[in-house]
Amino acid sequence: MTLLARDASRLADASEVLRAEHPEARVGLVALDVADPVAVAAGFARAERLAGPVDFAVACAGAARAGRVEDLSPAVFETLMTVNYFGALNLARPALAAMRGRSEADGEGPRGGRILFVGSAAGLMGLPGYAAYAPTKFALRGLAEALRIEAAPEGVGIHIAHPPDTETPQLVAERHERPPELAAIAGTAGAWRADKVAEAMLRGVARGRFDIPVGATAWAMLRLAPAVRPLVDVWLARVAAKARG
Ligand SMILES: CCCCCCCCCCCCCCC[C@@H](O)[C@@H](N)CO
Repeated sequence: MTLLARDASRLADASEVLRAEHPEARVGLVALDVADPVAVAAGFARAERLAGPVDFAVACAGAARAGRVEDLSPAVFETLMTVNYFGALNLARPALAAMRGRSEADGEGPRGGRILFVGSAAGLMGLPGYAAYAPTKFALRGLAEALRIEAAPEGVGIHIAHPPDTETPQLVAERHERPPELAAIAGTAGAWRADKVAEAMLRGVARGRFDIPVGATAWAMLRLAPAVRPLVDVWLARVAAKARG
């Protein structure tokens, strides 16, 4: 396994945790910024040199900010798109190129590899207070849908997970800036432990699912909400109005 992230000391910490739980694991570390396509391509190549062909790439780098449109600067909109959308694209391109090449060389079916995009339940429905964040995850889903069809004949499986709030330091920070309407709406879904989210995502990949909703709320947002959208909109507006007081 090779971990790619910006902060070298946090990478080292993550590797310690992994080695403590799985002493047999070989963990490679590459410090880079996912916003830099050249660095990510070089990092991906380095990962393949360190550990052999990558058969599973997970685009999970993400940033979140909450706030109403008028309270967030244009720079916040741009940063979130850079990290959440372009960061994932920057990993997917070299991953796809490497996996596609292998698939052709093998001359077999779905043997190239798999790419998992970590989206969000907020990428399934625009919620007040997520005007900067939600579009980045909607964009990711558009990318995943397009790639799914492009990559299938080349033996590369594409997946996108839609987790709810997940207990991480990022969520702690984000909760402080949520406007009341977002706090009320997101509060109805609760937060999951990170390890449970990871298990659910890996289960979805193992089952070959394209869309992987994590939990009942994300499932309802994906499968049910489109059929009853006018009712959902009434409910959202009511919860938001009550929260704003
Ligand atoms: C029938 C459909 C019901 C719709 C209910 C809508 C409830 C929405 C609550 C889910 C919000 C979760 C958003 C997840 C955000 C994370 O990605 C974010 N916190 C990242 O840190």
